[in-house]
Amino acid sequence: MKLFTTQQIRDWDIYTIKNEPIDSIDLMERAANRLTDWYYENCERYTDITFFCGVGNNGGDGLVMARLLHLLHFNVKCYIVHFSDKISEDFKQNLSRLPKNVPCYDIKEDSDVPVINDETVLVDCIFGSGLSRPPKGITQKTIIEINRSNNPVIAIDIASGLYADHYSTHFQTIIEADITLTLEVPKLAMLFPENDKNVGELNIIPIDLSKKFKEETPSNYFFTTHKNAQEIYRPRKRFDHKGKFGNLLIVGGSKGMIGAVQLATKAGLRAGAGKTTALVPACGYEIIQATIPEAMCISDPSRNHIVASTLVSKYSAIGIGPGIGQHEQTQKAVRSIIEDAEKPIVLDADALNMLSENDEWWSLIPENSILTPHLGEFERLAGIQFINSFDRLEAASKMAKEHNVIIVLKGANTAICLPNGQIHFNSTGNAGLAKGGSGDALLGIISSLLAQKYKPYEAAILGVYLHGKAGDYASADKGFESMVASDVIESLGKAFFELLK
Ligand SMILES: NC(=O)C1=CN([C@@H]2O[C@H](COP(=O)(O)OP(=O)(O)OC[C@H]3O[C@@H](n4cnc5c(N)ncnc54)[C@H](O)[C@@H]3O)[C@@H](O)[C@H]2O)[C@@H](O)CC1
Ligand SMILES: [K+]
Repeated sequence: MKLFTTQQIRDWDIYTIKNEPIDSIDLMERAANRLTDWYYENCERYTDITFFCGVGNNGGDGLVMARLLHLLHFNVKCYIVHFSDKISEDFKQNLSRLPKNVPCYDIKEDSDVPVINDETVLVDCIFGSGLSRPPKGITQKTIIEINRSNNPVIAIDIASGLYADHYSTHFQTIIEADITLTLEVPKLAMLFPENDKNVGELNIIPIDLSKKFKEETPSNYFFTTHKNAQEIYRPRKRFDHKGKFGNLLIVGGSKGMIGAVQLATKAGLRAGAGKTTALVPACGYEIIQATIPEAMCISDPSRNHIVASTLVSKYSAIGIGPGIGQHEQTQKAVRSIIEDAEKPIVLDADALNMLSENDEWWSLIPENSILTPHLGEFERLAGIQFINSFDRLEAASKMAKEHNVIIVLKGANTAICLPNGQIHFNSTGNAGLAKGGSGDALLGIISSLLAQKYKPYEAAILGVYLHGKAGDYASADKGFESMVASDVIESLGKAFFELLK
């Protein structure tokens, strides 16, 4: 799914109105109908609803919802936040359509801001994508009061006060929503961790804006949906044989860290590689052989850390880094594997930390290789600590372009930065994945897909999607706290199976 800036969304809106054609008031009615349907399906038992409407079109959406929910016998009331004398035409029309028996109060001065102490759902439709400066005066006071109350808050399109396309610093004056119902596509700011408390649970409400505009308007931002993952996925055919699915090598492990390479190897197998081999220090040899009978194992001459490289040309993909440590001799071995590699490889964990300390390695990395740093590893690679996610993402994208590699910036909504400037945000996964071993599983999955001849960008996007989806199954089964990386790997089958639906 392509993501757009607020300016592009405004143009999309205008294009739809002109070309569908549809009147803007009817488009608002359509949007509010979809929002109301969502509320009815998901929150039917919450019968008391208070709307806080601004005087722009976001407020207009709120007024239509209030009317529709009133007709469905919900107990509705509205507050109108008069932040400006410039009132949108569609807002005016919908205010006149609001049934007279819906209580409606104006907020024009500080004393009009209500103290919220009744049990009611609060619907925030003060500002939408039209926000141009931090809220002040009565709007600020209303937002602070909504946040102070412990009532459930649903934000329409975007939490009021939150900038959609750039970093917000006025933290005190942004709605802290429990749920965001965003129209048509997520907005960039919703995908960043610092805005999590403002966004809450994100739901996308399609309102059928023009398909043609979507296809023809360029964007570098994408959100990987189930359908996108299905488009990449290639189901196996009946006569396929193991030779077709590649020969994967996982390089990792050191004394005390054999579990990491074990997880990556298991994940490589579960993600479908035809043959999977682990290269580990001698202390890991028996562990791998005894615990993963399906994998082959090469023992390094050294007992506790890897010191020798191997003949890399016979492998269709190589994943390097899980539990590998940073011993000087290991660095030499890793350097020589990277140097010998002719096809894209996957680098994680200490392999990335070694890269941060050896700038000259960049030129050795085969183009379109995949780097999977978490935020700390990325900051070490970039040599900078970032204050906000926008800057960090921009730096990751720049790095991907500059070095012709794919950067998988791990976190909630993992961002996959491609050398062509595209950034693909993942839509699956949960906080249960924030645990040791999770990254090892991801390295195994991505390398395995690469071994199966998925293009590097496909392996990265699909791998991250599957890893998150498997994590969702694992959390449903074991809970966020209790799930471990092995559960994620065990659940991979369900994630693949789902792609067939
Ligand atoms: N994009 C779409 O296709 C559709 C959008 N709709 C709704 O329309 C919304 C956008 O409507 P608008 O463009 O009217 O934007 P808003 O409803 O966000 O209102 C913006 C107004 O507030 C003013 N303003 C901005 N920041 C301010 C501040 N801090 N203090 C005081 N005034 C401020 C602006 O000058 C503008 O007049 C969307 O978020 C969505 O809810 C829907 O009605 C239907 C379709
Ligand atoms: K809003």
